[in-house]
Amino acid sequence: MIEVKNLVKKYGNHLAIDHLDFKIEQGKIYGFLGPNGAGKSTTMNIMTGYLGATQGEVIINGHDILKEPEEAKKDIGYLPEIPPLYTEMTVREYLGFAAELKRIPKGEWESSIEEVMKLTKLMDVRDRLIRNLSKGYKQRVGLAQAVLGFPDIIILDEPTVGLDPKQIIEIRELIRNLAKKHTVILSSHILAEVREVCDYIMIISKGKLVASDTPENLEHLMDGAESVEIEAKADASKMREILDRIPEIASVKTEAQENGITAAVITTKQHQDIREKIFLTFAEAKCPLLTLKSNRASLEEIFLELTQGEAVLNKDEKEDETNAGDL
Ligand SMILES: Nc1ncnc2c1ncn2[C@@H]1O[C@H](COP(=O)(O)OP(=O)(O)OP(=O)(O)O)[C@@H](O)[C@H]1O
Repeated sequence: MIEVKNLVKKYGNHLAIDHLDFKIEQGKIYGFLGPNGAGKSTTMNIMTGYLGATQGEVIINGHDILKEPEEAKKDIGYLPEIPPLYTEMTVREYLGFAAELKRIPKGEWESSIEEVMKLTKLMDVRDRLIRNLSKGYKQRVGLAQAVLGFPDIIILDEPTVGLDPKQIIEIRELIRNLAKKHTVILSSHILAEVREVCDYIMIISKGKLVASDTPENLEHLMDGAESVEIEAKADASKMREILDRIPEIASVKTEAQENGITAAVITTKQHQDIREKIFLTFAEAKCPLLTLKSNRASLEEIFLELTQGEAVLNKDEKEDETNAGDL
């Protein structure tokens, strides 16, 4: 389990991580989602002990990453945004070097390295110099190094960046397989990727955690996120009179159409699917319902709303900070 408590990172005056708090439970795939510059890499670098925090704590399986780095780091495999590959080594040599750094017992090197090379489909290039590999293969070498020794927690910073679509599918498949036995944390600025692969999404914006939940729950997150559009053969007042019989409705906006038809956008109270009720109420009132469709806010809309909202908020906060600094 990972606990991140009150984490703050400042680069000079720039607040890159702004009091982050979260817990990561065993055996799931977590996604850090956020626009460029949100603080994903900084958070991962601190969690893996590559970077010190200005304030706060990271506890990995009971060990503080700063106070007991050796203990904490042995449970983590990390693929940084730019993997530190030794390009003059062959793939096999580099993984041998990584096995030594990870203190994998020498007798297990051969089998461990072969296992990760098979998993990341590197067997064919094992004797090639890393500098001669394509970007996709280099990424796989970084991934193989992260997975080597099969640590409890595997942290991957933008694991599919720069890969072609086929490689992306393969890496996602690999991540799903890893998650059968490991906790995987990955970062991405691509919503579709996080939604497809992760069990749990943490949306980061301007160094703050602005939402964290399962993809399904995030889609239910916002108040009034569900709306229903209808058209019926009735005037606006008749339509309102019928809709008044449904207590789950929060608001109604009507618009007259041609031929005695009125359209309405109905906002429901949170998490309620009232389409069936609408249908039956109009049927009871003997009023023909011509269209009935539900509009749920997509995860894209939620992501944009959360990250843009935060960006505005932070701009104001930053101005406050600057002013305070000037005093
Ligand atoms: N070494 C550094 N010195 C100064 N500022 C930095 C440094 N590293 C990151 N930053 C700033 O901190 C903020 C967070 O950066 P970070 O790289 O963690 O974001 P990110 O979410 O990983 O974005 P990306 O996907 O673009 O890598 C950004 O505003 C960035 O410019």
